[in-house]
Amino acid sequence: MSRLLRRFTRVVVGVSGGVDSAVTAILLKRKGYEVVGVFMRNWDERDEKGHCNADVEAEDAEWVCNKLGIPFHEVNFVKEYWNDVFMYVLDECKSGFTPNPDIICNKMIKFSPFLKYAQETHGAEVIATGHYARSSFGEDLENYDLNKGAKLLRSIDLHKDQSFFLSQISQYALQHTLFSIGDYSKDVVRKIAESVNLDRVAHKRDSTGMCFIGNRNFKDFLSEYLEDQPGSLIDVDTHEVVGEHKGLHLWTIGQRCHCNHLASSPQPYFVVEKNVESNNIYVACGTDHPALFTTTLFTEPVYWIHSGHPPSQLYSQGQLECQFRFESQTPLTECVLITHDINPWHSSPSNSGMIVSLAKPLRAITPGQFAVFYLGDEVLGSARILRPGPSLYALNVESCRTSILQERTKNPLKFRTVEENVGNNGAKKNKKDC
Ligand SMILES: Nc1ncnc2c1ncn2[C@@H]1O[C@H](COP(=O)(O)OP(=O)(O)OP(=O)(O)O)[C@@H](O)[C@H]1O
Repeated sequence: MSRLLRRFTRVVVGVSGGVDSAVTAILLKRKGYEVVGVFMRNWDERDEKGHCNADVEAEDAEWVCNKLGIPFHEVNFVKEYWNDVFMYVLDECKSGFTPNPDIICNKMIKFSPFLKYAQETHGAEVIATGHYARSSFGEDLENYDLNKGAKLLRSIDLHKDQSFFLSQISQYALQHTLFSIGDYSKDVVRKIAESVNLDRVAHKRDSTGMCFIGNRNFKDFLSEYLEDQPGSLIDVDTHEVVGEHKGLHLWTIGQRCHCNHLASSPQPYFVVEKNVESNNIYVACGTDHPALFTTTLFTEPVYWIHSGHPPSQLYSQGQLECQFRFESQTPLTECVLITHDINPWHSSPSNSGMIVSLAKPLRAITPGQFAVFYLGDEVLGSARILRPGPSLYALNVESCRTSILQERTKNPLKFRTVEENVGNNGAKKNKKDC
């Protein structure tokens, strides 16, 4: 171990009851760290059957720690999670945005009060988690250098890479976290767990995030907290009302509308835009409708994780070439970032939002999700998406709108709504399904 590594002898591992954090603890123990296992309880509501997911996970976490012979503790962040994550989810949903609770949970809980708790309660300077990600400080912080700051890097197993979800954590947290499995593949991680007879967790499925939902349906869950706000589903081509919805918060961009609206077309409708003012949802026929695709988007100011400032290219050239994704596992898309002034009187590259110009059209860019920017393996930072730019349809790229409208006029039966085809009763019944 390096001289600096010896400074960090005690480490608190976030043990979730899953295989990744269990193997993180094993690897650190093998290296000679003094490992303390801690389970975070962030949500402890019981479902109708009195079942609480957190109880099951906590039991598994304790079982893992006992098996590894490390101390086990539980810490309660239910209040913090409610205030800083769950309220954010509800506020975003109410305003027509689609939140990303996993990114906010990492920023506000796992890499904030949890780190503070590890340091103050257990006297550990550093924490470790079972995230598939790496830091430029190295897996044991062997390159620790406060003058340089740490860079967040993608994991070696790109299929499991979770750096996307870490793109909003503080630089301080990044400097004080060991990502022990960032160099491993999931298969190897499972084998390590098997090799020490951690059979109970070795083949457990990955958690699905959003611990508060458990096994419930997201729409049913949200309906417990937000009132229905009925509105119309409007066809973007014809501007006709083709159905009704119970609230913008129950839908997201690109989502399929489960309504049997077209009698003779196999094409279902997909959500293109949620209009908060009118409370209407615009929908388009077919998953590849050009109204779902755009080559630009607008974001809030970027959080630059390495230095807090954008790379110098953005200052010197007024733009930055990098890569983009807004979903954790979709392929990276080349893009150019250009600043756009949220406040034109006080603007500089570090406090203005971005126009993201994409090298190819992407589907269902969703307000409220995070645009995460990469330069090769490095995560530069991320920003909340405000809105997509004009769609290919709006811009009539390659006359796509013209040809769709011509087709719909030429062949009205194909696109007739249920109302037109089977009469009002049928339409009502089917509208209810939406
Ligand atoms: N309730 C929790 N208590 C303690 N640590 C947690 C908890 N939930 C998540 N973590 C930490 O965050 C890491 C990533 O969590 P995530 O929810 O993505 O689970 P995962 O990828 O399925 O990992 P695991 O297999 O360890 O459950 C975990 O490996 C663990 O270190």
